[in-house]
Amino acid sequence: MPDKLKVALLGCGVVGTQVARLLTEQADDLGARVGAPLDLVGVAVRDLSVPREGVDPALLTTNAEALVAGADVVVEVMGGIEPARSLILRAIEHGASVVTANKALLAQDGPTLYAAADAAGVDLYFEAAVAGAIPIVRPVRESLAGDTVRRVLGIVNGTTNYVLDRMATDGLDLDQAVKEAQALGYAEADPTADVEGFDAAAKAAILASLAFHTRVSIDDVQREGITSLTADDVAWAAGTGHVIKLLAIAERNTADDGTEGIQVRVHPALVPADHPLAGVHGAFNAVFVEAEAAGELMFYGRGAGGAPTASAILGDVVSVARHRVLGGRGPVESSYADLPVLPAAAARTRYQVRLEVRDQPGVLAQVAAELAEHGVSIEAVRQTAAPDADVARLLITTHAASEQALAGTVEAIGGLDVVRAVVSVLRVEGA
Ligand SMILES: NC(=O)C1=CN([C@@H]2O[C@H](COP(=O)(O)OP(=O)(O)OC[C@H]3O[C@@H](n4cnc5c(N)ncnc54)[C@H](O)[C@@H]3O)[C@@H](O)[C@H]2O)C=CC1
Ligand SMILES: N[C@@H](CC=O)C(=O)O
Ligand code: NA
Repeated sequence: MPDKLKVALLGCGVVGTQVARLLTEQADDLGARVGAPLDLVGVAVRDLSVPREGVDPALLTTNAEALVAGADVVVEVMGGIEPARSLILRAIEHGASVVTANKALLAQDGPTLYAAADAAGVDLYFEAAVAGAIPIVRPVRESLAGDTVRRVLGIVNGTTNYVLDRMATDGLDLDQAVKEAQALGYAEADPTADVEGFDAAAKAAILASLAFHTRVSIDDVQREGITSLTADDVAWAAGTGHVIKLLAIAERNTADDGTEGIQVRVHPALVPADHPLAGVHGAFNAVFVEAEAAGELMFYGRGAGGAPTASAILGDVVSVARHRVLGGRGPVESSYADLPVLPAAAARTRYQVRLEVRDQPGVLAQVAAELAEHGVSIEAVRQTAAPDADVARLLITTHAASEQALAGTVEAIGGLDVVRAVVSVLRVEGA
């Protein structure tokens, strides 16, 4: 049994500072849980002169390569692809177990990291990479390993949920709300990753890989962010009894030719105001999992922020450290099912389409004819007056239609002389 375990920390920003603080403050309890003391031996940073509250300056180093070579457990919270990937691989080569929060790296090159960890017989843990503090990686990877997951639906990006919530409840514009999310430590180093849906897409890829025992990379995820949403969209959503949420959806599906596969997508969607996901406010995250035997499960909590994310990391540190003390390893990559990723165009959803049309006889019939022509069935139509006397607003809700059929319909409707504008097209989920 080792007399102590050397822990190296790579990165000391929003998350790293909290990991260092908790490792120090909770040292006695953590050591007792692991069965050997955890010794924080160094913290790799880019700039030694930046003050870091609660972190002993003597631990700081700019030599990350040397640091990882002597550690038992390496915690990577610097983010980005390089040098994070090389440092993780070096750590593994030197026999260290790795805990990372780096969803971007896992979603781009997870299999390389898994293979290296497997070859070296060490652990690769990443609970913090999906939905921050919420235990979701472990439940999907371990607790549901005996079940068949059918669908995962969730709010997995705290920044965009915070932004949409502030837009809906306080009328803030997108830029203002993003600045607040940055100040609160929720946003990625480049918040474009959040608002354009890349961060949620990376998390969706990781969840889909675990849920469906299939390699899914970020390139397999159909992605749309929230930057084209307007205050008007948010207000309209409220007026129709919905809220707009950025959703990550991973599901088993069957293509038209009968191929069984999966679809993974991230996009804004209208969620009915009485749906549990509609009540997820601020930077909170929530993930629904539907499994054949378990039924519906919901996981809820803080998806971003320094201390919540550090909680998930420390949980992983205790797990991998215990393995080093007691022997054994955690789960390895499971990709045996190797399901095909089906084309996004085949995904079926309900839609709300908002139009501005000429207020004259026969307009509705022309619009309805285009929907019928493309095989898209109407669930409801609502007409309201617009400020211009000769203009009307139409809100069309469809039954579930394929993305391909809907796109064709919208293009045809937009080309009608009587249609002044297609104001917005939003999917409706969770109804
Ligand atoms: N902030 C959050 O709420 C969450 C963040 N994450 C992930 O955790 C990781 C860290 O995120 P944050 O702490 O928010 O980022 P951050 O930008 O606050 O901190 C990263 C730190 O790593 C340092 N760093 C970057 N490259 C370095 C290098 N080559 N050598 C030494 N230091 C280097 C940076 O100077 C910075 O201080 C990212 O992978 C992020 O996606 C995951 C869940 C939640
Ligand atoms: N930027 C991310 C942080 C956690 O993963 C978010 O906003 O959720
Ligand atoms: Na998590």
